[in-house]
Amino acid sequence: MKRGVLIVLSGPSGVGKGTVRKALFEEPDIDFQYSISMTTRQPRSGEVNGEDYFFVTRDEFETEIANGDMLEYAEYVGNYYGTPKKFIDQTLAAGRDVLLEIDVQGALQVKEKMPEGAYIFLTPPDLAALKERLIGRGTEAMEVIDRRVSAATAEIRMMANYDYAVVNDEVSLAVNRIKDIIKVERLRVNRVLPEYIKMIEELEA
Ligand SMILES: Nc1ncnc2c1ncn2[C@@H]1O[C@H](COP(=O)(O)OP(=O)(O)OP(=O)(O)O)[C@@H](O)[C@H]1O
Ligand SMILES: Nc1nc2c(ncn2[C@@H]2O[C@H](COP(=O)(O)O)[C@@H](O)[C@H]2O)c(=O)[nH]1
Repeated sequence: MKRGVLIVLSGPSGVGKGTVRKALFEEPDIDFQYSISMTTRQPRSGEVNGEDYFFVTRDEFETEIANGDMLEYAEYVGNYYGTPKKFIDQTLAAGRDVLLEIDVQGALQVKEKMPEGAYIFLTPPDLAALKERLIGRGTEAMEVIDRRVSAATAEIRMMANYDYAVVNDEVSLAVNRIKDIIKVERLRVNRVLPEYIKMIEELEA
């Protein structure tokens, strides 16, 4: 069976990853899965355990790390965030595409392990927009916003490690750009060829 495509959506805090991802999954023709991350951060108002994140304690997260159950993890502004490995392995093996929405540290770890994925860096129209969006979201104290904005400059330099840059000027445009990328990624020769090689081998057997 053809393996699913791993799609990694990443970029600095406040660029709009969550907003764009949610809009993407509201589209009628979306046929891929979302990988729910695990975090030690406290839930924000309205966030649901098992939908937005799996919210766990530091001890629980460290046990997952020790057991080798995380595909990647990062400590970001005082909290752990990570991707449970089992869901990714099972979904891709079942031939289903899966999208991860993770920070830059995590995306680079995944790329080391799974370079065949599609790595998308979501960019702000300009740097001022990042801070404005974080302030506008109203979920973090100004001290945390400043730490996230200062992390963003180093993160933007890491864009060179990605395959695609998508500007999030307007959510619907960013969603369409990502849908286009996914369509193209599904057609890459390295995803299609193994199936044909298998058919040829079966014929020749
Ligand atoms: N294209 C856009 N134009 C204007 N505002 C936007 C746009 N996209 C997202 N926003 C707003 O920016 C804020 C940050 O968005 P969001 O929470 O999706 O960012 P994020 O990258 O997921 O952040 P984090 O990494 O911290 O979780 C939100 O208030 C959101 O409504
Ligand atoms: N390395 C990982 N980063 C993740 C994961 N899930 C989310 N994130 C990123 O963390 C920051 C902060 O998120 P917030 O919800 O507290 O605003 C943001 O950049 C997320 O994209 C993950 O599994 N691994």
